[in-house]
Formats: sequence, C-alpha cells, structure tokens
Amino acid sequence: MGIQTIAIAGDHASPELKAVLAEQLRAAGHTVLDLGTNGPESVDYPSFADAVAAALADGRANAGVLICGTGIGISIAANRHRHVRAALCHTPTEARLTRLHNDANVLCLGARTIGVEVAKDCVATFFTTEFEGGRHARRVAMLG
Ligand SMILES: O=C(CO)[C@H](O)[C@H](O)[C@H](O)COP(=O)(O)O
Repeated sequence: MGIQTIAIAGDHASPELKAVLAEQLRAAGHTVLDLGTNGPESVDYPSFADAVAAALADGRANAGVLICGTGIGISIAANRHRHVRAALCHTPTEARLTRLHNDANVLCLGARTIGVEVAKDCVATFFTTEFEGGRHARRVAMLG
C-alpha cells in the first residue's frame, strides 16, 4: 500500500491496542491521525467509524484502522459509508486477501477477540499488500 496517512479510532475497548498499533504504524513510516477514544469511558462505536469515514472523505487520511470489542459493530458502521471498504480481520491471511481482492481501505480489529501480536501481524500485512486489480477491480466497482 505504500506510506499512508492512516486514521485510527475505536471505542472504549480499543485504547490499549490502538496505542500499540499507532506506534507500529509510525515506526513503519506512516503518519497516524488518532481520532480517539483515548480513555476507558463508555462510548459508542458508530461515532468513531463515522470519524474515520469523514477523514477518508475529506482527504485527511488515505486509509484507516478501526477497533471495537469484536470489530463487528465498528465494521458494520464503517461500511454504511459508500467510499469505505472495511474488512474485519482475525488473521494476517484475511488481511492479505482483503487487500488483494477487495482493495479494503479500512482494517477492523476486535480488541477483545484477538491477541496483540496477531493484531500487529494483521496491520503489517494489510499495509504492505497491494490490490491485485484485474477481475477483482470489476467486482470492487460493483460495490458502488
Ligand atoms: O460493537 C461491538 C460488538 O460488535 C463491540 O464489541 C463493542 O465494543 C461492544 O458492544 C461494547 O460493549 P460494552 O459492553 O459496552 O463494553
């Protein structure tokens, strides 16, 4: 994917993992736009999906990472936005294939469902894998 400006956000399940992943992304040379949340207070995941979607829409970021407890709610919310292709990944294989086949622009992770090392591997794979194009470009275009 090359060096990106990456918007990262999540709900109250996310801050610890988010901090680790933000540091990983910065160490890899990316610019990180942290859109919260940064504390343990209970918040609502759709707001954070909307914040990353807005950053992608207005050009403040080229890609995103979203985290909630399972990654499910925040991926549902993110995919309500037509310009977002958010992929919930539990393995680096899924992270690789969603970049190759779906040109996913937002990686979703579950802070309560995968370990930090697997999450880091998913991030590393997602942001170093290029979209394959070809037959997959036709299908991605059909997503609207
Ligand atoms: O949306 C979710 C389920 O797909 C996330 O896991 C949320 O983080 C979770 O629902 C938050 O639950 P909590 O009991 O309010 O911490």
